[in-house]
Amino acid sequence: MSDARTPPEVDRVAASRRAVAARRERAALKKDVAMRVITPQELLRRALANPESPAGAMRVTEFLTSIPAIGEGKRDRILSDLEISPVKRLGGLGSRQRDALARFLDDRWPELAPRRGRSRLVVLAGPTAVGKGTVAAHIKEHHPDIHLSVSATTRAPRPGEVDGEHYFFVDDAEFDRLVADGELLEWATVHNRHRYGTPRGPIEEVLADGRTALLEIDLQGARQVRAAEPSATLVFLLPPSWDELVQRLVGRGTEDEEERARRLRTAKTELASQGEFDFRVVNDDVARAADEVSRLAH
Ligand SMILES: Nc1ncnc2c1ncn2[C@@H]1O[C@H](COP(=O)(O)OP(=O)(O)OP(=O)(O)O)[C@@H](O)[C@H]1O
Ligand SMILES: Nc1nc2c(ncn2[C@@H]2O[C@H](COP(=O)(O)O)[C@@H](O)[C@H]2O)c(=O)[nH]1
Repeated sequence: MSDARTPPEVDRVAASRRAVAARRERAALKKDVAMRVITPQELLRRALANPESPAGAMRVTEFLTSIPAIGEGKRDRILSDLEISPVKRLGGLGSRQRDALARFLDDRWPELAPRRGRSRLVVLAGPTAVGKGTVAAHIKEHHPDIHLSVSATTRAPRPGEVDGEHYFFVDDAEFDRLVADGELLEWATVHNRHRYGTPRGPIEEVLADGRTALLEIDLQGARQVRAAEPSATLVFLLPPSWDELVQRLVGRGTEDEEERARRLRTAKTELASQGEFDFRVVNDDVARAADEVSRLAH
């Protein structure tokens, strides 16, 4: 069937579809900032890195009102103070305006900035197979200043896992001893199966040195850390979709059908609890997600 529309009409329809798609992407980004999935600082960084991206195409007015606590009146005062025209898009800001906006965000909304006011204890949690281990390993490789905690576990090593590097593999009696002697900062029975816990000593040393400690642990452990250290930074890693999560679990090939089903049941509970976390990061790409987590950790 031939298209009866003239070329200018075809162009207009295509342009209008692109505009609708771009509007949707900008709306999703605004929601991410409002829901604290990403920080305004991160959105601004993305806009400046790529002015042609949906973040770059966002108007400064939309950007500011997506931040909880900024309404339209406050927004207009801020723009006037920073001498930024309301019609400007983030990607089109001049260097003076960019610096002024970045400084303003860090100075006036420190709670929105990743690090300040929080302890250097950072927890990375999320459902099974979302990629916590992969993202944590990427951070370990690229940010040697961040100490990645090595947990103790009663689970058997997988092929290729090294004792003392991936986990301290211990038997039930040794795990009981670690608990009884108070040597674990937190511990939990994960997926109703094996016990896992964070050795306390190394974490205390790292924090005493003023360095950052990253714990890749489950939801129960994250809650214990929050109770023990309310200023800890809790980051929840999200999959791009449920289907992708299942795909990653199956693709990893380290669990049998029964264990996969058990883990996916836990995953549903964990995903329902993501609102308890300070930040949520989508693991759509390992390097990008690791970069975002490490910025929250610094
Ligand atoms: N961004 C990504 N894109 C595609 N595949 C990924 C991504 N991140 C991780 N993976 C893959 O997903 C699988 C699960 O990753 P990983 O073992 O790191 O998950 P996990 O969250 O630590 O799981 P668990 O809690 O069950 O230990 C691995 O095969 C990994 O290579
Ligand atoms: N509460 C804790 N959970 C931990 C710890 N170390 C790892 N984990 C979590 O266990 C599951 C399963 O891990 P796997 O290596 O068997 O796939 C995963 O969610 C980890 O985050 C810990 O010290 N404490």
